[in-house]
Amino acid sequence: MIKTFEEIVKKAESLPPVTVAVAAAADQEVLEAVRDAQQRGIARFLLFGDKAKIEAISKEIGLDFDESAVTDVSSPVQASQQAVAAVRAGRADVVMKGMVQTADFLRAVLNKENGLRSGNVLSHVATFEVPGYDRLIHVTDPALNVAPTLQEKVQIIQNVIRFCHSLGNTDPKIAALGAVEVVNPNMPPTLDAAALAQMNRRGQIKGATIDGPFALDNAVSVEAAEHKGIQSPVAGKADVLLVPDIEAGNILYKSMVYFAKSKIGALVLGATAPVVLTSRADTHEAKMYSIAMAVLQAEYLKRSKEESV
Ligand SMILES: CCCC(=O)SCCNC(=O)CCNC(=O)[C@H](O)C(C)(C)COP(=O)(O)OP(=O)(O)OC[C@H]1O[C@@H](n2cnc3c(N)ncnc32)[C@H](O)[C@@H]1OP(=O)(O)O
Repeated sequence: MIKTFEEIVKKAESLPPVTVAVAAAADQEVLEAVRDAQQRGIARFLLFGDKAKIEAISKEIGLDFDESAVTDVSSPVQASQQAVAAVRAGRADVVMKGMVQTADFLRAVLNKENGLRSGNVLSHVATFEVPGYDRLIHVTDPALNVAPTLQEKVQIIQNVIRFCHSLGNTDPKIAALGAVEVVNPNMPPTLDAAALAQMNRRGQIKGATIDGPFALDNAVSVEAAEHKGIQSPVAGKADVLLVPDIEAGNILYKSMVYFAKSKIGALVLGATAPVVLTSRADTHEAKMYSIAMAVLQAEYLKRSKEESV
């Protein structure tokens, strides 16, 4: 089972490189990630954005690319649409968000006629390598689904289960979070968490061990769980934190980065192709790790498709 981002990059290096279409690529952190991914041989790139700016930044940071790899597009919305179109046309395997607002980029991905919808719920996962932790922690969904229903949470969980399997974790421990570890009818996330745990016990959701509700402390700290007398295979040992809504998830994401100094990578799951989606403020290292995660996802999707034929 993969436990660090360096292991993810190493694994990506052993796989065939993917082609990534970058939407609104004229940004230093984005292009540094492109340079680093290119140097490690994990991806090739098609860049959509302000060509003059892309060329100027590339010269400064020592990024080489073929002239034909850049498409001059001035608006970030159009750059997103064209990057998604490149994936649909089979010219790229992965689409990546650059300097464009998340909602604008996601609208291109979700577009009914020209997007990358699969018929399932698309969801976001952020993966963290937290200093002092012995494993990667995955948080879902901090960036796409605003206030998911129980049924949507089922699909968000199914997406993250497949994602964990692609990282070699065949039985991820999933904690459905709330503010407390007991069911409280006044706190709807605790009701959803209990229902999801039961759906897992009864075989309605397979491929993972799910329990909840948990507060954050007893999901990630064995000591905190023992202190509260919680008996569960997930207590203190969660790999995945299912958050109740986008606010909780986004605040957790930014806390992990700014307070805990975690390394991070992030993807949208459930689309017809992997989608790299980090915050515009995230570092080039975070964007490079996300590209490496997308390489593993692309390989996993390809293998699953071949096995289902
Ligand atoms: C964490 C790092 C980066 C960040 O910090 S991100 C910051 C926070 N995130 C955001 O601002 C984005 C949050 N999400 C949104 O704003 C909206 O959900 C989003 C993605 C813009 C879509 O909203 P709208 O444009 O209002 O569109 P809509 O809700 O009417 O949906 C349009 C069509 O898409 C479909 N759709 C929406 N969400 C989906 C999903 N998760 N999976 C699959 N399909 C989905 C929706 O059913 C609709 O379909 P149809 O056209 O009616 O057939």
